[in-house]
Amino acid sequence: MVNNKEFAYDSERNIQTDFARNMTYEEYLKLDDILSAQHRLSDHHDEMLFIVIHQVSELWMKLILHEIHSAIDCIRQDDFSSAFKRLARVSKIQNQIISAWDVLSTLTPAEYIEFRDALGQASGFQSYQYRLIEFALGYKTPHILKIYQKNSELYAVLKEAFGAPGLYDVAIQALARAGFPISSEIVERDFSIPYNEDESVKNAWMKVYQNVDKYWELYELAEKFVDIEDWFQQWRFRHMKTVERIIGFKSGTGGSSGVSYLKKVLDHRFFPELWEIRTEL
Ligand code: HEM
Ligand SMILES: N[C@@H](CC(=O)c1ccccc1NC=O)C(=O)O
Repeated sequence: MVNNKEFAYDSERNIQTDFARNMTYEEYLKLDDILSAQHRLSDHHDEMLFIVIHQVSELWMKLILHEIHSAIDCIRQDDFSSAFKRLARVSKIQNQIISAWDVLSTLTPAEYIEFRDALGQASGFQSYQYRLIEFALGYKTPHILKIYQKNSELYAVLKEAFGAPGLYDVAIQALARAGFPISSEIVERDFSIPYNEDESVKNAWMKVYQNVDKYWELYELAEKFVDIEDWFQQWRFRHMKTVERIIGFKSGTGGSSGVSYLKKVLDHRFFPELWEIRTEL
């Protein structure tokens, strides 16, 4: 932030350093922007909790994306130790957003219902950062893009992320570079097509897990992925249970069946082979 070009225009006069020296806490953190963005649509006391929980979750999602994208770059360069640091951080953040459900669970059905109508058709279903995380983890469901069709700028960002290789794709490429016989259809696949389980990928991970000492980096990478998927599923589960606790089986404002939809999403796996091999090891 401090290196922002706006402030780095006169290096001779050291304007940037001067600015940094005089800068206050709230200027650096843009607290005016962040703390003036909680606009309740009702005068119900608990709507503040609802807004803050979402905003906090979105901020953490921003950091998750930052870390995952960096981890993807690191894996592409076979820089595994840096990737481990990024991915370990992702899991810790996931832990934070899961804990947020404890706070939201203090909201009762009677309290929520008082401002639910004010939310109209808005829903977490539309969270584009959540979708960018799903894409970066390789979960590409084509109908999801349609949600954003009306916003051309956002649509372009999401479409690009949709077609880009995800975390699992670059790990599979690393397996191929390490000499594992990965089917060429997988290595050169169209990344905008949902990933389907593959036998050559499964065999490669099996070998990695059976020869941990030899393939320690790939093994550690796989275990970081399992951590992330595990936490992701726990987030989905806590969301589903919190929703059931607050709205029961009412349908969702986003147009879905509600809890039944959220339960169905729990069946999805990001890294299927890493779960499958556990039965066979
Ligand atoms: C009172 C609290 C909440 C209720 C009742 C609720 C309800 C729902 C429902 C019913 C859906 C399904 C889509 C729909 O038809 O609307 C959904 C989706 C979603 N919600 Fe929430 N939610 C709550 C809090 C949160 C919070 C705090 C977050 C954090 C950002 C969140 C993020 C999401 C996301 C990302 C989806 C899409 C899930 C997917 O498609 O797999 N929700 N929510
Ligand atoms: N889908 C929720 C509404 C909801 O939770 C929501 C509404 C606006 C902004 C974020 C939301 N959070 C998660 O879905 C419901 O059906 O009550």
